[in-house]
Amino acid sequence: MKKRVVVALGHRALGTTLPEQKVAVKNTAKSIADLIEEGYQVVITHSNAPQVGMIHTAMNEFGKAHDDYTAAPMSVCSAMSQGYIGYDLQNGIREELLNRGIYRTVSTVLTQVIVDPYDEAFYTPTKVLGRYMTAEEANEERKKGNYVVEEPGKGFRRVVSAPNPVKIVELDAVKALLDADQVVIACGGGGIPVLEQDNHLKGASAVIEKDLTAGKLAEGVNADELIILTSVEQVCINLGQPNEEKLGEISLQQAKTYMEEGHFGIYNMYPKFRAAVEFIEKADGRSALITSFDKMKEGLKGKAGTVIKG
Ligand SMILES: Nc1ncnc2c1ncn2[C@@H]1O[C@H](COP(=O)(O)OP(=O)(O)O)[C@@H](O)[C@H]1O
Ligand SMILES: NC(=O)OP(=O)(O)O
Repeated sequence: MKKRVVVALGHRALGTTLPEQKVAVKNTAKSIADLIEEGYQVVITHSNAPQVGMIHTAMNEFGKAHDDYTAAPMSVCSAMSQGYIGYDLQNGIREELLNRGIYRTVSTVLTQVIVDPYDEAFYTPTKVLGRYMTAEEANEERKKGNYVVEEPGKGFRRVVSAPNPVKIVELDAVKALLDADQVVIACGGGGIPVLEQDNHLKGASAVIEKDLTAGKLAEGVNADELIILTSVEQVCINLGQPNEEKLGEISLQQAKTYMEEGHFGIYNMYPKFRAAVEFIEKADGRSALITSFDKMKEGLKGKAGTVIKG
């Protein structure tokens, strides 16, 4: 039976602007094609903060130029980011596979993720998005009921809630495609956040942390491994201190201890560890690899990256 992996792509694997994304995705596609060539079944998920911010600005600021303009909610912007990033990724991977003589359908599943309306995160927004604003513009945002944070010396930015992912709505579709040995891109940007009201789904004004959804996706498709491709080759303890130490292979228990000791950035590395730990502890034989995409191949052989073993 083929091994199943979920690969979570961070900012570096995607770039930020349209041209950057086109170039970055070509490189990323090589790593994904390596996995497929080595016989893995692959589900890909990805970041979206810069893209969803850009889309939100385009829809809600420049969109006003149209007479029939109406504001675009964050959930709609999130869906657009899945489509736009998925489009580039699926074509990049398709082309790389074709170059290697591999014929495989690659598709993007627009994926909704249910969040809890009473999630604490709705009271304290943390996910920073979009362009820098002046103090005047920031005040206008506040008047609309939106949250804004100041980045000293740079300006003000919108900040939205990042609730926990509870349930992946289209999980069965993702599993069906995987069972058919196809390559799937799903849960982009942590998934389109939705609230469940009876049988109805209603878009939520939030952006879910993509690493946490990646863990949930890995659990849902019963993956063997969760691979998180980020901007650093290895995770460190005592980051930036004289006793900084790069982590190679560690146990589940060690990972938990380091999390408790506070070694990881709360909005960047911590969610990756949390996703890995929660995924690994639910079944025997699972593992997680955190590394940069150029080191993934070596990482899978235990020669690079940070590996957490169950
Ligand atoms: N203990 C740590 N070891 C390594 N990197 C860390 C650690 N804590 C925080 N980081 C930061 O996490 C960043 C990667 O996370 P993030 O920026 O969210 O990337 P991505 O977009 O790839 O998910 C690194 O660039 C680094 O600055
Ligand atoms: N949705 C999400 O977590 O995006 P980033 O990784 O770009 O912050």
